[in-house]
Amino acid sequence: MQSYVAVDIGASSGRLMLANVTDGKLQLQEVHRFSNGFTEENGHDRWNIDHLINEIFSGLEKIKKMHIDHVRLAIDTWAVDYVLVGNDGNKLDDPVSYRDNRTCNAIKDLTSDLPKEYIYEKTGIQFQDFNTLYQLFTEDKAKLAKTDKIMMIPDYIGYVLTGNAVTEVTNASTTQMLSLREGLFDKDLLKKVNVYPDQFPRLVEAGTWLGNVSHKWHMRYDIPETEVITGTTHDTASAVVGTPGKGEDWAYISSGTWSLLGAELDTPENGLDAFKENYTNEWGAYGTYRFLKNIMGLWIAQCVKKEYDNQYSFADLAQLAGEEKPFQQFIDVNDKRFSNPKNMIQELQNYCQETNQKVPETPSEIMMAIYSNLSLFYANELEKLGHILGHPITTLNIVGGGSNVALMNQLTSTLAKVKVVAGPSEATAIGNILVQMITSGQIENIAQGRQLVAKSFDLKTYEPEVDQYNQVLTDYQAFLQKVAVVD
Ligand SMILES: Nc1ncnc2c1ncn2[C@@H]1O[C@H](COP(=O)(O)OP(=O)(O)O)[C@@H](O)[C@H]1O
Ligand SMILES: C[C@H](O)[C@H](O)[C@@H](O)C(=O)COP(=O)(O)O
Ligand SMILES: [Mg+2]
Repeated sequence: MQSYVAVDIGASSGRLMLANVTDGKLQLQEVHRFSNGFTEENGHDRWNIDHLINEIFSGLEKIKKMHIDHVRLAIDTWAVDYVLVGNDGNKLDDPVSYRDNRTCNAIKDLTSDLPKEYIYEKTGIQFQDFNTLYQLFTEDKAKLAKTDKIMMIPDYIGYVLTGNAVTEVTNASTTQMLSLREGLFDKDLLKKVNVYPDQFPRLVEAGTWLGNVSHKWHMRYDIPETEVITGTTHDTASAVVGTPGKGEDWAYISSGTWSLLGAELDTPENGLDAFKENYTNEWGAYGTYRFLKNIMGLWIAQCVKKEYDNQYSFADLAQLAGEEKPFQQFIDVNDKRFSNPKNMIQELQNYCQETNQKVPETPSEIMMAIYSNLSLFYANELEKLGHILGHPITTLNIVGGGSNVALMNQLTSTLAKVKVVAGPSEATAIGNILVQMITSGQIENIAQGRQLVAKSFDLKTYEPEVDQYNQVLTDYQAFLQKVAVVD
């Protein structure tokens, strides 16, 4: 029986999930979980990439102790960030986090002589100042000159494990440098950031054999024989593969640190409406497109949990929220001020004060403010998504850790008047596994994989409740108009 390992590293946590198919169902076991996060180092917020790699080996050692001597493995992580690798094959520094403030003026500066419309028509990618394009635009020029290869985070990890370097397209698309038409890094955009085409390793599709974990690691760690597959290395691309959506009118929210709300398309949608609403066309598995919007997500809850000194679990915080009525105040959760504030609770309270609203004080009030405003933001974006795609969304699949928040699932269903199907919470790891299974020939395609997911995991369904919140979404949309920051 083939054992697969998904290494799924999100912005807040990483995990090794062991999987196989037994009695026609996908069995998934969390073998190892570890924290992730950035700290200030050499003047920037940086990820500790060596810590992540060590944790992967710790997880593989646990699998070996389970008397599993051979596995296949794929790595998926958050997007946009990269490692600069020198001529000696070693990293020049720890990678800078996308939440670092070095790019805060980069879009304005870079687009001063390269119109946004031109970039969007070429790439179809949303304007987020943390995109790789802007990070390279503001990168340390001396370091860039010493760089032999620019490797995206999951590709770098695969390189350390196997010695082989590639650039996988689902994550490469988040750079905002891939041309939709040519399917390659765009020469004008590379030139704009002083990067040569061969400074990125060759582009590969998701589901490509990368190689075996190098012998040197077997000398240091007692780990199984491990064949590495380059899967859908952008975690959200894996999450979408692992989402058991079906039919024509379904959408998804990959609800983790970020909430990525969107739909799976066969062709990109980079028209004027999509541009105006800053929707993105990240590349998906097998020639699909992830037409989605980044929403600040449960990052806000993660910060609040830390600021309460982690005295509450996430389950506790969700329970506390349930003690309050929803919609006591309106918050534009995508306001940049919530991207990386010194103190999130203070930032939320200041926002409510400045907009002359009830200020949430207690943990239950704070958490209900977060969950109810995320639900409102979701409902508003679902309306826009349906408008841009030309058909209403009838089913919303919510996956990731956030799918555990029943309160938010229900509020979203009622506000958006859609059926919500919640789960699996580990859809990212599951999607990672499905791509490995397709590459291995164990299943045919994504559709077959999603059928396997639907019969292997408990999914919870939420239907719109009698709508006592009829007017709330309209009032929220008016509020967003009022507070909208003009670019
Ligand atoms: N049992 C739970 N109850 C409420 N919220 C939860 C629960 N489990 C996870 N979460 C939420 O899910 C988030 C983590 O989701 P996850 O998909 O693991 O994120 P990432 O992949 O970005 O690390 C947490 O920040 C938390 O808000
Ligand atoms: C910066 C990107 O938008 C971000 O990586 C997002 O695409 C993503 O993948 C987030 O995944 P999490 O699991 O960290 O929420
Ligand atoms: Mg994740």
